Amino acid sequence: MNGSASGWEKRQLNKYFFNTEPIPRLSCHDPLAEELIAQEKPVVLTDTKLCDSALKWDLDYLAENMGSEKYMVFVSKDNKFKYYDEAKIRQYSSNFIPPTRRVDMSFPEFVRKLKEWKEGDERIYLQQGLNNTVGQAIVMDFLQFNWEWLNVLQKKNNWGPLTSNLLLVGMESNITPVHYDEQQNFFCQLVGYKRCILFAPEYYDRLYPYPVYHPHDRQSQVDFENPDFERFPGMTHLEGVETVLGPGEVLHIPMYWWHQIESLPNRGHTVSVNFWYKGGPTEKVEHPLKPQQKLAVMRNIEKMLLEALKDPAEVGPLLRALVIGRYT
Ligand SMILES: O=C(O)C(=O)C[C@H](CCCc1ccccc1)C(=O)O
Ligand SMILES: [Zn+2]
Repeated sequence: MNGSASGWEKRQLNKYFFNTEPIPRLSCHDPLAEELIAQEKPVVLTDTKLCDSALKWDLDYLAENMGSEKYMVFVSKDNKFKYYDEAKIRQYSSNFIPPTRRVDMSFPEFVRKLKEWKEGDERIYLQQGLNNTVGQAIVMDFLQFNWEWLNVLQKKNNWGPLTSNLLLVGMESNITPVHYDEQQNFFCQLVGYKRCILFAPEYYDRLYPYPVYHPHDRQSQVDFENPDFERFPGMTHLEGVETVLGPGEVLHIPMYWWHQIESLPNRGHTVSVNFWYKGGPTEKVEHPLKPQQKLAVMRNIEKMLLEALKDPAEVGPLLRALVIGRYT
């Protein structure tokens, strides 16, 4: 399968209430590919050879070479792994119940749990930033990534530094619900197949992100499998783009673009590695502002208001007093 789901695979995908168009799939030598990246639009690059040295990162190889360190593994009672910021749990007054729990385990232990898993057991998802504790072989593979190509793009687009590479080892059917990140991302699929559904940043009024101070900051409040159209009416106009990413393929997820990532059902476990870059400095500000810039402004307003009011329960009433009957 070349990544774009053919007929029978399409039937396997979860059916959602919104329509999607395919994300363009281009060679990294096609000038249009760099053009889309410069325009901060998603694109699948099919031949970057970015992580070819890691295509052999199957479970046994990783268990053998990831050293004896403990890695961050999330455990879920269902197949959703919604990210939460542990630091914000303490500040956030209400009783927040984390939807997953974090367990640190060695790679061999993780692999054993994967192999022993049976229907009804809790699901697991290893999500660990690659650091210098990994084994020598992994370091060698990492050094052989196509850094030349990435460095050229980083410079051309005036991005900030590479901040991290997240290693992701998930079970089939695991879902990372729709959220956005504040970094540019090159997402490399190494083993297995992942459905990537993306929505443009301007859809923040259709995807209802949690408040900025909430542990689920940057995550959408909507549940695609159980949409509440009364509470979130903007969802009815949602339109996305998507692709099924296969081994060796790279998806550019531009900063602030919403994305939901699903390990395909019945296609085995998945291994991915991402490359997160800080966004570049905003050169001269032009008006009208880009959606990404408006989102950054809204985030700052929420932060300032919370700083001024201290009590999160006062932020909503003040914003309503500011807007209703005056800006509506
Ligand atoms: O690469 C990305 O941006 C993804 O969303 C990939 C996603 C896992 C991300 C987990 C996560 C989300 C937010 C903060 C820290 C960690 C997947 O592949 O399941
Ligand atoms: Zn993400």
